[in-house]
Amino acid sequence: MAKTDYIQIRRELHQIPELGFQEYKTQAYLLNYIRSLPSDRIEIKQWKTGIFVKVLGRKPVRLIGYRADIDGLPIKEETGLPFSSNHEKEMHACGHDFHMTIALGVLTNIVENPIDDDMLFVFQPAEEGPGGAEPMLKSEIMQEWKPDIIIALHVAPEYPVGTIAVKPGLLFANTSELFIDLKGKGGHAAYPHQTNDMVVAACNLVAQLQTIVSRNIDPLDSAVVTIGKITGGTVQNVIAETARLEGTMRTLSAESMTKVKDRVKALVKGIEAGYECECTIDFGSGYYQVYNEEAITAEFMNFIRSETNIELIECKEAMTGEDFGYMLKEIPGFMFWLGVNSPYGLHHSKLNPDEEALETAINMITSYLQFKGNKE
Ligand SMILES: CC(=O)N[C@@H](CCC[C@H](N)C(=O)O)C(=O)O
Repeated sequence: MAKTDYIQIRRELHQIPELGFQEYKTQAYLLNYIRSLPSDRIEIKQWKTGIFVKVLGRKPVRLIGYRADIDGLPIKEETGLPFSSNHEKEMHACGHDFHMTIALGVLTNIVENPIDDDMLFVFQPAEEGPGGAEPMLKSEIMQEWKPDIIIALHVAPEYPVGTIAVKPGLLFANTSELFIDLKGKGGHAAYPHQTNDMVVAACNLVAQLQTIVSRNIDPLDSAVVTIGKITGGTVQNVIAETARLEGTMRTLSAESMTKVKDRVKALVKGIEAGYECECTIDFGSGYYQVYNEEAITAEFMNFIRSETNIELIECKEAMTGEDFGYMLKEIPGFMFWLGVNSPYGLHHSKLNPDEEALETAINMITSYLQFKGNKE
């Protein structure tokens, strides 16, 4: 695949971001491309809005997996790029357009120059939520085509093009979504004493939730409680009967997540008592931590140092979440950050990764697979 081709593919995918399990145009686009490859070496299976592609090796001993996530975010794009999203309310603001393009580039290279081992390319829906990795892993297809090793990448706006950041062991946090609905008694803005104001209750709860990290978690541990969305009320002179908080929680261990959830429940109980209202908590979907298998990751790091001109950064763990963690829980492998150099970070409406990173990634991953898949 020529450089101009994969830049074109990235831009076309960038224009059609779709939310989790609604990636119909994306799936059709990917299938159209994959079906244009020589078919004697590939088998394609669809799973919901995702795709599995098995590439037959020359003398396979193992099945090597490569996963790319395919969904976008509910963000209105503000990059001003000529190939901005065609969907007014959705954007590839987490780089999944890059992830898919890189997977297609590597897939093309491996079909054209097969390695010894078989390969499984996994185009996974719904990484941003509600989570496609776990059900995809449990699917009959992936139980039959279960890789012996699996790898994936995530774009990193904070690192320059030509760099990779990775570490053995814990890379990404445990996550849980958080939705809290508050119901009190609304009424006239001038008669607060006759109401239970859910805007005041919700604001108070947001402030109290901040104390979980500062007062309940060991300072030498780490956690995040973020409320990203707050809604409530109808108009400026009516006291709100309902309010809703939407957020996410992150921890470095499953035990800390249990503690954070217990504190959320306790604080919500306090709000119910204090404001004489009713609250419901929904912890939504949660992701298992991304834990890189030590030996395979160390070998990959040595490969990058000795066989490529890519700068290797040994990074710290991050509080991002990734449902790829479920795959790594059952299959040894690793995830790494790919430097894409954007002043705006992940989930920002102006995220604009540098397309030069596409070539870096496609070439590097192809070489690594040739090294790994022809080795034993
Ligand atoms: C890499 C990345 O940004 N992943 C997302 C995963 C979101 C999981 C879920 N919807 C949640 O918000 O907890 C992230 O926000 O870290």
